[in-house]
Amino acid sequence: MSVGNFILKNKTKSLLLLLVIVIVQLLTVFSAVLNAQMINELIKFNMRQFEIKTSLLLLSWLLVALFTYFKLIYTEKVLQHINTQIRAKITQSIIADQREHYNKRTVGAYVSWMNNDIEAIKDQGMSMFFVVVEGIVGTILSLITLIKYNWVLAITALIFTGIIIVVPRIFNKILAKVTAKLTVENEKFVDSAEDILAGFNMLYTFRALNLITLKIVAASNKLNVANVNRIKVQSKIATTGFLLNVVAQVSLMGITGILALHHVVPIGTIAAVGGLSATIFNSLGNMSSYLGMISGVKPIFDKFANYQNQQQNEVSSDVIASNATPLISVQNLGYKFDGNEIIADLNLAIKEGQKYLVVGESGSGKSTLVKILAGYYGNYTGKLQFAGNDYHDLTQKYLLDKIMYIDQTPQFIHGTVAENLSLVNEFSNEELAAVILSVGLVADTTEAADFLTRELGNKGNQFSGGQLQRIALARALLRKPEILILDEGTSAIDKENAIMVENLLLNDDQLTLLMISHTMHAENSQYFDEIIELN
Ligand SMILES: Nc1ncnc2c1ncn2[C@@H]1O[C@H](COP(=O)(O)OP(=O)(O)OP(=O)(O)O)[C@@H](O)[C@H]1O
Repeated sequence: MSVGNFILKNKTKSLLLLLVIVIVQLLTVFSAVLNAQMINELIKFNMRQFEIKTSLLLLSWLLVALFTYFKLIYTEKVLQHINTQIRAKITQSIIADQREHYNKRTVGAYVSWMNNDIEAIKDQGMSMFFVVVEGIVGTILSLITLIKYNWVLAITALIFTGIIIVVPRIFNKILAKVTAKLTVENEKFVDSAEDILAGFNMLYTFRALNLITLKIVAASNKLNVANVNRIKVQSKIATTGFLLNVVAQVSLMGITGILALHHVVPIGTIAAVGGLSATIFNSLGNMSSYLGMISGVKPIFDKFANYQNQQQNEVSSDVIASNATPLISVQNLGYKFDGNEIIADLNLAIKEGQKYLVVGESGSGKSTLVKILAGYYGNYTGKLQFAGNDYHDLTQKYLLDKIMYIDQTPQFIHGTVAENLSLVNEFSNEELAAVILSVGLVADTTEAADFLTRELGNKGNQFSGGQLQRIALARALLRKPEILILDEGTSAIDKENAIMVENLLLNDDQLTLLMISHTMHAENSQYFDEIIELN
């Protein structure tokens, strides 16, 4: 990905924009020439021609205003269109990613990519590209016009053009560095803001809401430093450009004056040179700053590209599993988080259709074990096989098809119960009604239609914890998994319904079930084939 890629991808729109830019610049140069002609006619006391040129000048500037208006709106449309394309590209690489890799970053970091980084690419990369194009078109047209007046003027302008573009490039490396730092600080800020705002209800209870302001201000101060550092570098570039611009314009006017005094060019030429050199150097003076900004967004694109490279390496090929038993075989399994041993030398055989209760004190590694079995973590030691095949040879897709893991804190999207159950799959109303009935979300099917159209709200806040756990379970059961792993999946459900739901799962002969539970009901304990105890 780069600025150029996206411009090329939108060739037609970019060409239309280029056409409008050329028209505006042609009219601007034409106005400068008319300025000179007006003065020359005035010197000759030719009133009629003076009036004609004045009217033409007015008309020319009116057209510049009209096309500029159109250009501003159309530029924004093109840039917003590109924004959406980049966002789509980022989400495509995120959804093609491995879960383990995705979870290395926080949601806040990804939100920052979609928001801050995209804005930076738009404001510093894409829009500056068109400003640079405008500058180049204006410069070329102005240089050609200058040649018509006098070649000395054109050559002088050309030399200054070169100097103005090249000199401020010395700041490019440092600009890329401060831009990269800013994107990281943006991620951190969104992270901190999201983290502290998510704690609103807890802080409300403890009457500690002021902590939100303190944390946001502290995070904002860190972000401010990164922003100011970037502006410092940009200002150095802009100031260098401005000084060179002034020197260039004054020199050109001076040379024109000397040429006019020697009668090489008419007096009015000074007005044309004033306009033309303003067109050239006002944009060129900032050109290096603009070019710097465009190359400054490279680290952002690099960040996206690195993300994609990593996920490509992690994809392995699909294999067909044999019918060997046990379904899952665990030999000498070991797992460490940051050097801390969580699981050591564990051996297990999970057999088809059997029911397992995973117990152990808090922090003993129950969730970690089932996550490893569900394919969340690949960096374990020992040997793990699914139907005779090593986990490392199986793709995530294959494991996801076979094993359904329901997290301790199930997640929901904004939308109705039906949308949260179906996600991207299609199920009939009868299937949806049957599943919510089976987990006790509705008392009979006549209530189903209403229940299915209810909105879950933000992160499911319109439902009780027990209802949410059953919606999560219903969502899994709809997919008819071979292996179901439930991590404290019934902890918030009332006793009567919890026993009913557990019973439903324990009596399904086809289902291989692993359940983590601190609150196993005595009524159901007898149905488990084995208890896996961690300590
Ligand atoms: N992503 C992580 N990074 C670092 N350490 C982690 C991570 N997840 C879990 N741990 C640590 O691993 C240990 C086991 O955690 P795990 O969630 O597997 O325990 P558990 O037995 O399921 O606990 P509980 O019954 O309280 O849910 C804990 O000490 C925990 O702090």
